[in-house]
Amino acid sequence: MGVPRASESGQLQVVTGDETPEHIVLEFSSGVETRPLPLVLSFSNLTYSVKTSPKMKLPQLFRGCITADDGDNLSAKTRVLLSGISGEAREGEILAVLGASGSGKSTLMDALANRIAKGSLKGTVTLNGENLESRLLKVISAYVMQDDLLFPMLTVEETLMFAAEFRLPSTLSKSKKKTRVQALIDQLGLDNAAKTVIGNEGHRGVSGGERRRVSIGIDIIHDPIILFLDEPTSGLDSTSAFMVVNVLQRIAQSGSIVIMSIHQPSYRILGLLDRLIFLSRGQTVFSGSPTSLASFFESFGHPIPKNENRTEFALDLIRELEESSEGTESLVEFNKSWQSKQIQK
Ligand SMILES: Nc1ncnc2c1ncn2[C@@H]1O[C@H](COP(=O)(O)OP(=O)(O)OP(=O)(O)O)[C@@H](O)[C@H]1O
Repeated sequence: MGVPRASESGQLQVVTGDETPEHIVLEFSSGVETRPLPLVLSFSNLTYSVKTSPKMKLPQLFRGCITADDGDNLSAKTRVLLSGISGEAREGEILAVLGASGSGKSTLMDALANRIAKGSLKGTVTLNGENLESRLLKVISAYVMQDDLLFPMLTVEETLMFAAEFRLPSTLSKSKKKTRVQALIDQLGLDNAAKTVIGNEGHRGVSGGERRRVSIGIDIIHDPIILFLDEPTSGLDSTSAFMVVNVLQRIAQSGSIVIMSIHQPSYRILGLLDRLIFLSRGQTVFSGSPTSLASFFESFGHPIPKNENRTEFALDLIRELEESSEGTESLVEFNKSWQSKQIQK
């Protein structure tokens, strides 16, 4: 903390209080609000359903030929994408959302980042106990997509300076923007690549991992308090992926809440994550720290064999249960009772 945070619009300034380090001061144009630190983003019972479109739409000519059963296929059905998801993400920590493809990771991230149409999402999202209004969330958060569009002919430094010009208040001096860019280059571990062009297929530039870190830099230039990242390590080799998550840990430890989705973290990456939520078909099947994975699965009757990657084991077991006739219901229920026992402890 300690770096003055400024909104893109310039209407809200978030100033971390060096004089009052136990508080964060949110300066609205209409006044000042103080929130206690550490910041905790809590979400409770998030449930989201969509109406799926009919399986097929027959031309009018054929409508009279279909049976009652076929007719059912034509009516819209409700599909539950998230069901009763609860948890919390804390300042200084990384919360990772895991699960197989289609389990609901991106949907949960969207729900937390207020990217789902109002009214369709049930449940609550609060920051330090207060409802997180969309206006405030917009100013204090950033959402990093899998791949931002970058200009291939600009260097890393020029790209970040360009973002600073666009995203920091116009009242901030050029030298302050330069200082912010330098601090960011340092934080992202991009010192050696600062003068390298981004490049593209035809013109070699920075590596895939560096490119991903530049994308993150663009989105965090205004020093957001909450950072959402959709699969920030996808498509990267294990070393580059580790470096990206290492940077995210540094960002979290400098006073932010980091929430990311990830497919299969390596052993080293797992060591950088603080909290995990495993999803299966929109339901929570595990929620806790990486260190509690072993005792959780042991208590569930499926101990993780020694030397096995814990997340790989968990994802494989979840997939096996999904494919079995009993499904993941037993694991969902076990997680609920395990959670309540943890709270009682
Ligand atoms: N608007 C929608 N209407 C119907 N189904 C949807 C909608 N949005 C998402 N889905 C479905 O919800 C499920 C969860 O999608 P989501 O994108 O959250 O999964 P994911 O875990 O992020 O997957 P991946 O790892 O492949 O990105 C998927 O089966 C997807 O097809």
